Amino acid sequence: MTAGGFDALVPVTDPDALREQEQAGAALADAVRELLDATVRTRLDPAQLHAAIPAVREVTESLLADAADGPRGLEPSSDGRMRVHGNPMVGALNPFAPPLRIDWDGERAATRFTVGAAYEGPPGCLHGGIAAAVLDQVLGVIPSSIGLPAMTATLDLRYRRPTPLGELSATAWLVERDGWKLRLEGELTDAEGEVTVSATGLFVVPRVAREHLGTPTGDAGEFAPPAG
Ligand SMILES: CCCCCCCC/C=C\CCCCCCCC(=O)SCCNC(=O)CCNC(=O)[C@H](O)C(C)(C)COP(=O)(O)OP(=O)(O)OC[C@H]1O[C@@H](n2cnc3c(N)ncnc32)[C@H](O)[C@@H]1OP(=O)(O)O
Repeated sequence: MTAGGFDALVPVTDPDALREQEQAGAALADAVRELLDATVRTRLDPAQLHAAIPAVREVTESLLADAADGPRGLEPSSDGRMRVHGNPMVGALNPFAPPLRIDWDGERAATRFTVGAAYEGPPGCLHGGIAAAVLDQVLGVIPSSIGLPAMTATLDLRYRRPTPLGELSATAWLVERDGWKLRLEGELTDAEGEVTVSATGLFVVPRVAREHLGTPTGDAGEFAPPAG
């Protein structure tokens, strides 16, 4: 199972059409991710760089012909889960997202992913803020995977050694639950299997979510048919 979503609040009426839309959007994001990487790595001369700009702007204009005014927020997916498609770590529609595909097996959240030139901090190495974002996300899917959607209250990181760009993996696990508070730990690991960053996080189910999660009811509310 790929973690990171919530059950859809509204039924998806045409999952096939929605899937086609999602796949096309994800394919566009893949292409723009290649553009992002090429933009960082290109060594073309100034005239060639200026020459590339109109074509990029033309594509941008064409996409804005039908676009949301702001962020997309939570949206239903074709698999019946709610997702933030613009999330910079897992969002299928965000070219900046590696993107992470996080699996939750009931014990651990885990992901393998590749980061290139657009994520560089120290030369040849992953930016520390991106490492934090990856770990925040990987820890953060566990609360929602166990039905307690929570936000990061604290995230403590220990940067043990530089993280080389390339293939990486991250994993996280639940240490303890205390009411609405969850203590989680995780690690970022390089291609050699060395732990480069370790994380401890406190995630808290926000009051707004608690109000819903904390009031289970067995009755059918206003929707029950009249008895008899
Ligand atoms: C508006 C939308 C709501 C959406 C709801 C769905 C949520 C799930 C969403 C998405 C999951 C997908 C995965 C995402 C992965 C990435 C995660 C992120 O990047 S999250 C963004 C960064 N984090 C923030 O922006 C948090 C900002 N802070 C807050 O909103 C609040 O301070 C919050 C939720 C952390 C707690 O506020 P309170 O009002 O809900 O709860 P109080 O009553 O204050 O605290 C409850 C308990 O937690 C302790 N607590 C709270 N903050 C603490 C802290 N910083 N350190 C230690 N303890 C803390 C308190 O002492 C209290 O403990 P005692 O019950 O008394 O024992």
